[in-house]
Amino acid sequence: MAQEYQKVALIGLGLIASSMFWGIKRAGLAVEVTGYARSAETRETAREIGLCDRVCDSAAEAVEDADLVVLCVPVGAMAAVMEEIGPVLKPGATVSDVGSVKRAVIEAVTPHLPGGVHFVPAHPLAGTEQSGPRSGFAELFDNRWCILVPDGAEAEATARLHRFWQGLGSNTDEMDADHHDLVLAVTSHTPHLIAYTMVGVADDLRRVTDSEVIKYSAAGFRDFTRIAASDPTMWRDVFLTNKDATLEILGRFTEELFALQRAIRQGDGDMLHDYFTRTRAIRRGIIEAGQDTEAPDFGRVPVRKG
Ligand SMILES: NC(=O)c1ccc[n+]([C@@H]2O[C@H](COP(=O)([O-])OP(=O)(O)OC[C@H]3O[C@@H](n4cnc5c(N)ncnc54)[C@H](O)[C@@H]3O)[C@@H](O)[C@H]2O)c1
Ligand SMILES: O=C(O)C(=O)C[C@]1(C(=O)O)C=C[C@@H](O)C=C1
Repeated sequence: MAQEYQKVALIGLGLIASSMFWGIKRAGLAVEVTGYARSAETRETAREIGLCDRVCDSAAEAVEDADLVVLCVPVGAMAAVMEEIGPVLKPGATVSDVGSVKRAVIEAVTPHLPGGVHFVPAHPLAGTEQSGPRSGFAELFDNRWCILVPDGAEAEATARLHRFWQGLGSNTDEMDADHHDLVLAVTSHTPHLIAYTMVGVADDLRRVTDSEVIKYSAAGFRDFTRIAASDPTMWRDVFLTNKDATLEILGRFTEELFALQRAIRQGDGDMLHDYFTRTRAIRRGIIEAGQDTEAPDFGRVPVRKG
């Protein structure tokens, strides 16, 4: 795999940055990777586990001479980091980020971007509920999508970042920032909010049913609790910065929920059956189109009789 950049700097050493570091090392994508995190404890942990070739005590020191700087901090922290590193970025360098929301990151970063530095926002569609420097692993991005949002960036800088993410194992694509934020509101942000709510409801109930709700939770609910364990700072920032799109999708969601609620109250079995038939067809369509690479192919499993 070609080295697209000599020196890469990762700012914020959590799940995504640590996965990027191990992935960069696995594929030999850079000569040196420097890192910086705000908390001294995180920097100490990073040094202890060999995360980054050099862990620096300031963001400015980490980005010195870097060809690629990736902002891996919560969306709400991007502006402050950029303000600090803007003046010391190398001319010709590329700044990118991994934030879950794109329009807000563009608005936060652009005012602090010096002339001659490229900015190519990106979002790897891969993650877990874990966070922090110990949570990363090289395979996180394998066969997942990474969406680039060039927003007018130079073609060569964008093409290099595509190759870099492909080197980390991802498939890459491009989107406009507002479209990205709407799509992610549907596929990631609103589902997270629903999981948070459902787990909150169950926790309230738990006090009534003396722990049965959590103890006997079935697979679907367990998945909700996994998602609801995600980092509170990251998700607070997602909802504060993708406000319009998530409110739009939540509005539609609550309308549908009320319609289903009414059907249950009125005993309208036809409505419920039609609705669930439609949603099942959607899931089957996704699998038939080969778009869910992680779905088990039950169709091919021979059924054993007797
Ligand atoms: N976790 C996911 O599933 C996922 C997936 C894709 C993208 N993202 C995005 O990636 C980014 C990082 O998420 P993560 O899951 O790696 O989070 P994380 O909590 O594991 O790590 C964030 C790191 O940023 C550091 N940090 C916070 N504020 C900082 C500041 N002002 N200056 C320097 N460092 C600071 C924290 O100390 C921590 O080391 C977020 O913008 C998030 O939206 C997350
Ligand atoms: O698998 C998970 O834990 C995730 O929630 C990852 C997930 C997602 O919604 O798919 C979460 C936020 C990101 O911005 C990208 C990926």
